[in-house]
Amino acid sequence: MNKLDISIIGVPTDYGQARRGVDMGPSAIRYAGVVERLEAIGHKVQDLGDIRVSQTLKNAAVDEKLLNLEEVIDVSTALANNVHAVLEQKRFPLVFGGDHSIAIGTLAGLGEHYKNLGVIWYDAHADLNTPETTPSGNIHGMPLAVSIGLGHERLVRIRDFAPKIKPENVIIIGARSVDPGERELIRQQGIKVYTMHEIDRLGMTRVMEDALAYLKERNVDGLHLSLDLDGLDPLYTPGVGTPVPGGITYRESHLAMEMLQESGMLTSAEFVEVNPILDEKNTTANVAVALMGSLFGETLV
Ligand SMILES: NC(=[NH2+])NCCC[C@H](N)C(=O)O
Ligand SMILES: [Mn+2]
Ligand SMILES: [Mn+2]
Repeated sequence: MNKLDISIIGVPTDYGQARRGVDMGPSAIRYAGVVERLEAIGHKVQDLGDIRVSQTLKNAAVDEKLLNLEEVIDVSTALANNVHAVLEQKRFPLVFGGDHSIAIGTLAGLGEHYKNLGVIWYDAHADLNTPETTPSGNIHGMPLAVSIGLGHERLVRIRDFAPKIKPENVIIIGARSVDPGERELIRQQGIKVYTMHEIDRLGMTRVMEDALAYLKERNVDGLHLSLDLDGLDPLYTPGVGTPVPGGITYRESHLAMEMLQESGMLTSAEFVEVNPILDEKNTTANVAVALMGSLFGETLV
C-alpha cells in the first residue's frame, strides 16, 4: 500500500445550511481519533488545524436563495487557498467539514492542479441546486452545481477560474433525495448517478467496479472523494442535518472505501456534515473515522 503524506484541514463552518452545530464537525472527527488511526496504518499525518471562520455575520443584504452568501464565499476562498498550498507541497489533502458547502472551496483548490479530476460524490442528495432551483436557499445543496460552473457567479469563480470539474467526470453514489431541478441537470449534464435503486439492485461491489472503470476510461488525472455522512442510512450516522431514510449501510460503505483504496486512484478526500449536536455519543464522527480507516488502507486481518 502507498504510504501518504496527509495534510488535514478542518473547516468549522455551518453557513451552508440552517442547523447550528455542524461547525463542530472537525473537532468531533479529531476527537474520534483520526490522526492516530491514519498514523497506525503507516501514513505521515500533519494536522494543519482549522481554517478561521468568522463568527460575525457580514452586514450584507439577505438573499433568500443564497443564505450567508458572503460568509460562504469567504470560507470557500480560504479553503481553496489552503488546499492549493497542500497540493503545491505534493501532500494529500484531507478536509473535514463543516457542511457540504465547503466542497466549493475544496474543488476550487483541486481544480487548478487536476485538469481532468474525477469526483465521487457519496451522498443522499445530488447537491446540484442553483439559486433558481433551490427549495431551501441553503448553499450546501449547491456545491456540485457550482463546481461544474452553474450558480452564483462569485461562487463559481472562486480562485478566478471556472468550471472546476467536468460534469462527465462526476459520479454520485447513494442518491435518494433529488429535487426536480437537480433531476433535470443530471440528464442535461450527463452526470452519472448510482441511486439507492442501483445499489440495491447491483450491489455495492458492482457499483464501485463500474464507477471506477468509468473514471479510468475517462483517463482522470486525480480522484476526489466527497463523502457526506448522510449518504449512509441515518441508523448508522444519526448526527447529520438532513437525514434521509433508506440509505447505504455501514458494511456497504466500508466496502466502497476498501475498493477506492484498492484502486490506487484516490488523490484527495473530504468528510462533511458531521453534526455532534444532533449525534448520539459521537457515533457519526466515529463512523467517519472508521471509514477513513478503510479508505486509507486498514484491512481486517
Ligand atoms: N449537503 C447536503 N446535506 N445537502 C442537502 C440538500 C437538501 C436539498 N436538496 C436542498 O437543496 O436544500
Ligand atoms: Mn447530503
Ligand atoms: Mn451533500
